Amino acid sequence: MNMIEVDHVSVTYILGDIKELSLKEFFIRKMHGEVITKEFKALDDITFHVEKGELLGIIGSNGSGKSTILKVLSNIMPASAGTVKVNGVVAPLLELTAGFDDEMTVKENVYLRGALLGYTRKFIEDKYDEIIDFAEIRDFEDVAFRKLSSGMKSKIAFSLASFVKPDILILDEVLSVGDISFKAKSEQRMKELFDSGVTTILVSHAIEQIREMCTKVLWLEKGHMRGYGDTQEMCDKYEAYMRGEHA
Ligand SMILES: Nc1ncnc2c1ncn2[C@@H]1O[C@H](COP(=O)(O)OP(=O)(O)OP(=O)(O)O)[C@@H](O)[C@H]1O
Repeated sequence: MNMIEVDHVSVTYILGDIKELSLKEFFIRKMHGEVITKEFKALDDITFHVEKGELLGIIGSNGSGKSTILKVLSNIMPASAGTVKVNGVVAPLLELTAGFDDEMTVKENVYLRGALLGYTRKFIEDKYDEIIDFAEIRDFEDVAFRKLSSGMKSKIAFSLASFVKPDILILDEVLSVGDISFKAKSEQRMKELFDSGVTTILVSHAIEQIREMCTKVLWLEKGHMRGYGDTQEMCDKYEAYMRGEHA
């Protein structure tokens, strides 16, 4: 069963004046033919599918469109062309610490952010100790979020987010959170989630991680599909490309 079907999807960003102008100014300038805009195709004709329980890795150089496709799948951004079908509840773990309030305490944030992730108050109350202990920040629960180090912020964000039980998990480089011991712990947590059969899409520059974990790989370059299919074959080709052996 296909959990995700992406069919001939393109995404075009509009660059130029339009972003800085107010709506009124935009129309006045447009009447006078003075608006300078340029289109930029961040994704061009992308087609792939993900079956239930699969773990699709997305690889590619900087700016190749990996985050853009995750945003389309998470409904954060519409496709400019093509169709996207998603069967089930999606948990996007993108920009992990977005949605936290700097002035509120860690504890208040766990409840607020937990509610935003769709957890009930009862669920958070039951899991609160586990969430705090996993993040190793018991001594900081009554401290304002802004006073945490960036590593600590990521740890609590990861801990909270990893309690979700979605049908589809969308991950953008979140496996590289925290120091070495936390990294091992977070990878273990992710493995448990994958083993529970959740369908996953993972963007990463860590090719060893992709080789180890993914059942299939999509390779993007400059918005185009450069390859799609067998994990080891795609990773070999990508690494050769990155070494300058442009086939
Ligand atoms: N909001 C935006 N407006 C205009 N262009 C954008 C916007 N967001 C991304 N882009 C451009 O789209 C292209 C793809 O960006 P994207 O973030 O999807 O790449 P990526 O593969 O995730 O890169 P990285 O590996 O560096 O994280 C880039 O050229 C980027 O500059």
